[in-house]
Amino acid sequence: MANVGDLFYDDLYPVNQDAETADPNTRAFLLEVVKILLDFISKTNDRNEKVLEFHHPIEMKKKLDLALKEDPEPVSQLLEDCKQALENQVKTGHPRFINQLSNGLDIVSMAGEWLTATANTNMFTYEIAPVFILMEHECLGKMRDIIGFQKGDSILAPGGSINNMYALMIARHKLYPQHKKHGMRAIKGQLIMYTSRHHHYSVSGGAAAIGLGTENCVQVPCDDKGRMIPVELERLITRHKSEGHLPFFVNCTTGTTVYGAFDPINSIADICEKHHIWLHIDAAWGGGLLMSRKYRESKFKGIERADSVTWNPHKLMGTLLQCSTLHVRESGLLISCNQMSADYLFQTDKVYDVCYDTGDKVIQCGRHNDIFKFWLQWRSRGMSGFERQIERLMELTAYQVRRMKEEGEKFYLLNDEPECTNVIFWYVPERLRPRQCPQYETRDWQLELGTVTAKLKGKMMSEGSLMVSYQPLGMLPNFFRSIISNQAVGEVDIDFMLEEMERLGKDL
Ligand SMILES: O=C(O)c1cc(=O)cc(C(=O)O)o1
Repeated sequence: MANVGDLFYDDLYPVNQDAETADPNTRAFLLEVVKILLDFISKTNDRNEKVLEFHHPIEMKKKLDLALKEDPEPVSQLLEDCKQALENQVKTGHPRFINQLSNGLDIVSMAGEWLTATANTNMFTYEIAPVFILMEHECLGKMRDIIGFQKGDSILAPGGSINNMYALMIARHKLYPQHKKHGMRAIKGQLIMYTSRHHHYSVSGGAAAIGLGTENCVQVPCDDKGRMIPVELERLITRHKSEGHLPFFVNCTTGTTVYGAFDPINSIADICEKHHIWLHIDAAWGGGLLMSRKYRESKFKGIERADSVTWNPHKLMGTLLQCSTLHVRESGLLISCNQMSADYLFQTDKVYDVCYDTGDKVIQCGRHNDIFKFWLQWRSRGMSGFERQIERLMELTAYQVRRMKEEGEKFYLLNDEPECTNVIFWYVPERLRPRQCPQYETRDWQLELGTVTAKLKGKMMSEGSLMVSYQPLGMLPNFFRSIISNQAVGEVDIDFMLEEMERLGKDL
């Protein structure tokens, strides 16, 4: 066989169909790619390696060779391209990448994603994805059991934002089915939906997407922990009904994006029941806590009363991106809402039971296989392993709060009782600590910390040693939000985060 680097794409399967050469060529190429992936995995888990090599976009463009040329590149160049891509990628599985809700690199789930790519099938029919469709049934059925839906139906979509929008569409279809054929004019009155002020922006985005208009996505006031205030919700619903509007949907967030706050499910469910309003629970982030009996009991009382639930395994459970699920209490609504019965796909006279076909339940037709990597990961842990994993993340969160309190004035906790693994805080440089700062805890002091926060994040990225997300929210200027969802994180990384922030930030 020629040197693998001298091969071209047409020396490999599927272009080359001469198995005698194609098979060894393809294996040799793929084995070289796997070596590159394995090196990246080792570096991702090596604390001596940087989280990232940051370059501004213009610099990065100059550094990379991304040109698409007239002639094919040899395998040697393709392998260099693979190395270049990973060398310049942020290691989101690194134990010091605590920047996003989805952090980490779960190896079993990743192996599942490798197989998924190799199987390369579409999930719209059982016909071409029999095993994976049955795995969806197994996983989604267990998730509905955990939620407490007796029957119901579920789907996977390309993220929590799409699933939140599906919930809106299904709610509207349930309450106003004439809309599907006749459009909004068939609904006599203005539909109004409700969510907390700390909601994920996809909920108001869904209002725009389905034609309600964001002005009809009413944001309900929250308490100081970021939780929706039920009495405010009922006050708004009552007022809108007296104005002749049609309140039809409430989004209850369990695990808000920034604070990690949990809206009070039962109180909100009581209001929805009283006013015959659809209750959706956006558990995209917090849903992972359902895998722990302790947290299922303490944080999700009443979830079984919901009409729909969004739950993203790719967040707190560490399944690889993307894996986002929607669960609907009432069977048949998904398909009734979205069915278009495309004859070329969803023939009703198939040799098998067509209820196993899924494409007509969603608006997207082609659907990626997001289940195998989740099923394999779940298979590797069982419920007991996932329960231990989730409870460990919450233990580490408690450790982080304890350590920040021990560090005294260096860290200003905005919430010292986090409900999820979100810890929100300011790092306080020496000049802004109480003894040196007469304006301590004034508005100007907060604004100054907002500026320090952005600068400190910039220093972290330039150093490449740590990544912690920040954002303003409401009246609060920038503040840090650390997220522990990566199974690689240990107490040593939390200690490092505090020390590194002090090292990089004390003179800011
Ligand atoms: O899937 C994620 O990692 C994700 C989704 C969000 O909407 C928001 C965030 C985030 O704020 O980190 O992360």
